[in-house]
Amino acid sequence: MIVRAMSSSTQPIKTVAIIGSGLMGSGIAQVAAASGHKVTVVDQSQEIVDKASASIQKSLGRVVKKKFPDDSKAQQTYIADVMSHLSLQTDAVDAVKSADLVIEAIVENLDVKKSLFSSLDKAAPPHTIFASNTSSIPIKDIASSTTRLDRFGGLHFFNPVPVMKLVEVIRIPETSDETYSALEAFGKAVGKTTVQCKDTPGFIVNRLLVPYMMEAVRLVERGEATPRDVDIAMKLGAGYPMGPFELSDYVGLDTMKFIIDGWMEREPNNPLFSKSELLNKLVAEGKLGVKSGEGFYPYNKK
Ligand SMILES: CC(=O)CC(=O)SCCNC(=O)CCNC(=O)[C@H](O)C(C)(C)COP(=O)(O)OP(=O)(O)OC[C@H]1O[C@@H](n2cnc3c(N)ncnc32)[C@H](O)[C@@H]1OP(=O)(O)O
Ligand SMILES: NC(=O)C1=CN([C@@H]2O[C@H](COP(=O)(O)OP(=O)(O)OC[C@H]3O[C@@H](n4cnc5c(N)ncnc54)[C@H](O)[C@@H]3O)[C@@H](O)[C@H]2O)C=CC1
Repeated sequence: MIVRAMSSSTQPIKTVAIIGSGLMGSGIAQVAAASGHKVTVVDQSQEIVDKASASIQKSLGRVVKKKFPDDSKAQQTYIADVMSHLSLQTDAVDAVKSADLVIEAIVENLDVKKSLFSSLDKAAPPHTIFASNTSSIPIKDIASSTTRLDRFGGLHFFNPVPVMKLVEVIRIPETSDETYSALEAFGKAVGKTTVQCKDTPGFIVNRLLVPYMMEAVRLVERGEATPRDVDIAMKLGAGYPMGPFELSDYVGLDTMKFIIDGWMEREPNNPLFSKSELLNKLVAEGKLGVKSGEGFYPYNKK
């Protein structure tokens, strides 16, 4: 059954443009297409979008194994159907011209996000709702680059998107009730449970999770334990599916650094937001985690 969210003008959200096709953008595109939306995914080069297309197909391969065990024909049909709802391109301005909803999932940098939204604001139709998937940047700061504050909000998905069942829906004071309802309905339409949070640093999950992950890095910097032992301890002693170092590598160390640097700038005296030399060193060396082939741990390059 196809469940579609409603847009602020009470028209159903049918078409979604997703800007950024990395870890998050490709996952959001997958669940949006799988729930019957027409999805356009945009990134900076054809090479990147081709990689995203391959990664979505790989992820769908995992989904169908569970959905249609031992039925390879049904598996292929499902994948082809989801992929037929998706197109990938490199022109964001063109992609938003027919979108009911634009979800931004590009690099965690305020200036880059503002510059993108400012250009999209001029190209998108008046009814189009804008949402950012930012991990840590205030939505109001991003929205200030547009003229549609009432049609702006946050939709914060979790990695890996096809598996994680939560979306945080964020409103700024100007977000209209209709826009908020449409964002919430979209989250539900793609199969997630939604929670509401004010526009505060890290919303709910990251405000609790990132300081914990950073404290694990500081614990290792103080020489108190190895990353491997911290990970084993938190999995077996606290029941987490991944230890904090595995999770940092999974999230991306560049994203972790963007988050903590941004918070430190805003609250320089908050010890929870203090920087880590080890994290900074790894990022400077290009060791960004699973996506670059090495972070705290080495990975097989794909
Ligand atoms: C930074 C931010 O702003 C916010 C964030 O996202 S913070 C990060 C939040 N995410 C987390 O905390 C993730 C914590 N880790 C986990 O939950 C788990 O380790 C995990 C789901 C990622 C992997 O689970 P696992 O049991 O170790 O591995 P695996 O067996 O491969 O996967 C479990 C299931 O998920 C599925 N799966 C995993 N990744 C998938 C993907 N990308 N696409 C589709 N399915 C996937 C697998 O197919 C498998 O399904 P079955 O159980 O039906 O076989
Ligand atoms: N990694 C994670 O676990 C999570 C990340 N987020 C947030 O989602 C956003 C994206 O993060 P990831 O997907 O992890 O990053 P990523 O590094 O995997 O992907 C970002 C993509 O955006 C593209 N991009 C950059 N500037 C662009 C532009 N101007 N136009 C089009 N594409 C552009 C890049 O080429 C790249 O493919 C960030 O804001 C991040 O904080 C939110 C939840 C979880």
